[in-house]
Amino acid sequence: MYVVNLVFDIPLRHHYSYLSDEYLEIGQRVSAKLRNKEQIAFVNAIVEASQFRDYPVDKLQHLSQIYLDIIPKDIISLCNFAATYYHHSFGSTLFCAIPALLRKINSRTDITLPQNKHYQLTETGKTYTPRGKKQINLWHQLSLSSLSWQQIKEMLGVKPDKLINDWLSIGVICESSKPLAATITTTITANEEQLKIINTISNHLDEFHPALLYGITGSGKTEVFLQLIHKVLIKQKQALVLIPEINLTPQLAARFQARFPLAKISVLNSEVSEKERYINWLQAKNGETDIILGTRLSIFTPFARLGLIIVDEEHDASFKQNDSLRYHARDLAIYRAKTLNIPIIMASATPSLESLYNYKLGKFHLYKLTKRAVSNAILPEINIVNLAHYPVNQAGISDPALDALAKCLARKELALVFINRRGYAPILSCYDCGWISQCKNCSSRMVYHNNSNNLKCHHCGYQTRVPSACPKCHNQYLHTIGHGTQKLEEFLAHQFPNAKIRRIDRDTTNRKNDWQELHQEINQHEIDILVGTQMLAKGHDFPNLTLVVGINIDNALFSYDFRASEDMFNILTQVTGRAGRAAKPGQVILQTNYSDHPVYQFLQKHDFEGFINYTLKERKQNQLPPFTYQALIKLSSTSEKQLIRGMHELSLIQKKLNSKNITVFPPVPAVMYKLHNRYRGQMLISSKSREYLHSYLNQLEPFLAEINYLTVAIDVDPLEV
Ligand SMILES: Nc1ncnc2c1ncn2[C@@H]1O[C@H](COP(=O)(O)OP(=O)(O)OP(=O)(O)O)[C@@H](O)[C@H]1O
Ligand SMILES: [Zn+2]
Repeated sequence: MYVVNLVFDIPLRHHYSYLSDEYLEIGQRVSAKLRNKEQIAFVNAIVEASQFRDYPVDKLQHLSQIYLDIIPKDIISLCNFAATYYHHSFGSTLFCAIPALLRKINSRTDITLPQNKHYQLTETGKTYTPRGKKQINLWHQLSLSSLSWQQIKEMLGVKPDKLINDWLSIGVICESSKPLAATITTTITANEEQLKIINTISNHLDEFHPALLYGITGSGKTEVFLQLIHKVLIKQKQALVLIPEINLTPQLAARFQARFPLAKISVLNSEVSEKERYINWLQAKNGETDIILGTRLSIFTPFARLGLIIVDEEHDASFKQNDSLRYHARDLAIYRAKTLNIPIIMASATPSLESLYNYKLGKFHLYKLTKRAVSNAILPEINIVNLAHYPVNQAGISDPALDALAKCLARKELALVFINRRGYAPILSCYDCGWISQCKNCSSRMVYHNNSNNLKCHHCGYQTRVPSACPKCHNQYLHTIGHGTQKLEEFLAHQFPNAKIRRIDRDTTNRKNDWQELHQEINQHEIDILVGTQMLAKGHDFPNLTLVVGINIDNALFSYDFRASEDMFNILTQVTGRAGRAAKPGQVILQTNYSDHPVYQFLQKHDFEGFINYTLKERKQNQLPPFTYQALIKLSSTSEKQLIRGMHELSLIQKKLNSKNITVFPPVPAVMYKLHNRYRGQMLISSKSREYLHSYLNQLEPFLAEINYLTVAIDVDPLEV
C-alpha cells in the first residue's frame, strides 16, 4: 500500500493524500474524490504507507482510478518553476500546461495514435505487376522511396490496411525504418553573415547557449533557423519553434516541410482541436515528432529529445499570457533550455529592451544579420510626411501618399496601406449634444462598422445596430470620427476604381484558409492594394510589395503605457520591412503630425540601435524596466463598491509589510476602468532587485487570499501597466 500526494486543478496550495494499492509514477494521471466530486489529479509524491507519518493512514481515502498518462519530470519541474515565479498555485499551473483532454474526467485519452509505420518494396516487389491506376501509382512511388502508412492512405484515398496486408503477405513490400528526418532535397547557400552565425551556434549544440539573433527584416533569420534545425535533426534530436499568435503558421509550416520533406512537423496553435493537441503532445513526448511549430502554450510540450528552442519575433507581446497563469513563453523557454542544457535562439528585427539589456549584462550572446538576404534587396527608403504641410483628406490620406499609390499602381506593383484600426471609424458622435458611441459594458467607445451597419465594442464584443438618430437628442445627423480600415478601403476603391483592393483585418481574415487564399491571390498578382491592420505587419514575404503607407500612427507617442513607443517602433519596423524584400526597391511613407519626434528620426535612418540607446536612457532615468522589475496586483469585481473597498484594504495591507528595496505605488483604477462589466483596479510594485520583489510578493500573498470578495491576480513582469 502507498500514500500518494495529489495535485488538483485548484488555486490552493494544500496537499491531498490518498491511498493506492499500486506503485505510481510521479506525474501519473489519476482520479479521486475531492469535496465529494470525482476529479482528475496528478501524482506529486509517493511513499510506502508504512513510512507515512503526517496523518492516520486508515483515515485516508482510496484513489478512484489510475490512467496511463504520465507528465514527464522536466515538465513538472518547469511548472514548479513557473508556479513559483508567477506566484500562481502549482495545481492551476500544471493543469494550464497540459492538453485539455487530460484535464477532464470523462474524456477519452485511450486514442490510438496515427499509424507510424513505413514500407518499402522488396526485391520481389520490384518485379511485381500492380493492377489498377491507384495501385500502379503507389507501386511507382514505392520504387522511388519508402512511404509511411499515412502517405499510402493519402495516395489511395482510403484506409490502406487491406492492401498493405495483402502486399506484405505475398512479399511485395516489407516494413522499413522511419526515414531520416534530416533528409533535405534542396538547400540555400548561406551568406557570409549567416554562415558565421550558423557555425558558431553549431559549436554550442550540446550546452545552454542563449543567443539573441538580431537581424533586420528580410535578412534571412528563418534560413538560419532551418540550417541549425538541420544540424539538430542530424543528431536525431527535436526542435521547438515558438512563434507569435499570427496567422502565418501555415506558410511557415509549409516552408519547413519543404525543407525537411521527411520530418514530422506538428503545428500547435489555437486552431488545433483538443484531440489533435493531445495526439501532438503524445507524439512529441514519444519522440515521433521532429519539429513543433507553435504559439506560447507549446513551451509546455514534453519532448523525448529536445535539442533546440527557437523563439521567433521574441519581442512579440503575444508570448505573454494575460490571464490565469500570466507567463511569458520566452522566459520559460530560457529556463527550459537551461535545465535541458541546449541552445535557445531568440530572434527579432527589433529585439525587446529586456533581451538587449540581458545581452549588455553578459547573459545573452548577440548575433547580427545586417543585410537583406536576397542579393540586391535593400531596406526601403522611408519618407516622413509632415501633416502640418500636407493636410489629409476625409480618409486620412495625404497627397504625397496618394501620389505614391498611383505610381505604384502604374508600375503594377503591390502597395500596403497600414492603419491599426479595424472597422469604419472608431467613434460615432452627435455634434449637437455631444453624444458618443460608448460601450455599456466597458470604458471604451463602440467602433462603427459600416458593412454590417453595427456599432461594435472591440473589447467585450458587444454589438448594437447603428441608431437612426442620436439616442440622446434625436438629431438625425451622426458623424464618424477618425478612420478605420473600412473607411480607407471605401475611399481607395473610389479613388482608384480600376485597382483591386483587399482589406485584411480580423473581420475579413480570420481562418487558416483566408490566409492561404490571400497568399495565392497575391502570388498570382490579383491584388494591387492591401489595406490592413498589424495583422499584415509581420512575417509576410511578398516580393512584389514595394510601397507601404502608414496612417494614424501617432497615437502611441502619447500613451500612458511606457512601452507604447517601443511597440510602435517595432510595428513600424515590421511594416516597413515588408517593402522591397526582393529585387525591386521599396518605399515607405509615414504620415505624422510630429515629424521631429525622435522615434521617427530613428525610423527614417533605420537606426534601431539609436532608438534602443535613446529608450534605455529614458527608462533608466525613470527607473523603469529593464532597470527595475515590476509586478501588478490586479483587482476586479462586478461591483464598483466592492472594488473600492478592496483597493482600500490593499493600501492598508501594503503599509504593514516590510518594503525594503521596494517601491509600492498606491492602488489606482485601471486605465480601462470598466471592462466587460467588471470594475478594475491595480497596484504596481517595483524593485531594482528581482529577489526583493519576489520576497515582497511572498509576504503579500496570504493577505491577498483574504480579499476574497474580489478577483485578485498577480502579474509578474507585466507587459501592460
Ligand atoms: N542565403 C540566402 N541566399 C539567398 N536568399 C536567401 C538567403 N537567406 C534567405 N534568403 C531569402 O531571403 C528572404 C528573406 O529571408 P527570411 O524569410 O529567412 O528572412 P527573415 O529575416 O526571417 O525575415 P522577416 O523577419 O523579415 O520575416 C526569403 O525569401 C529567403 O528565401
Ligand atoms: Zn465593451
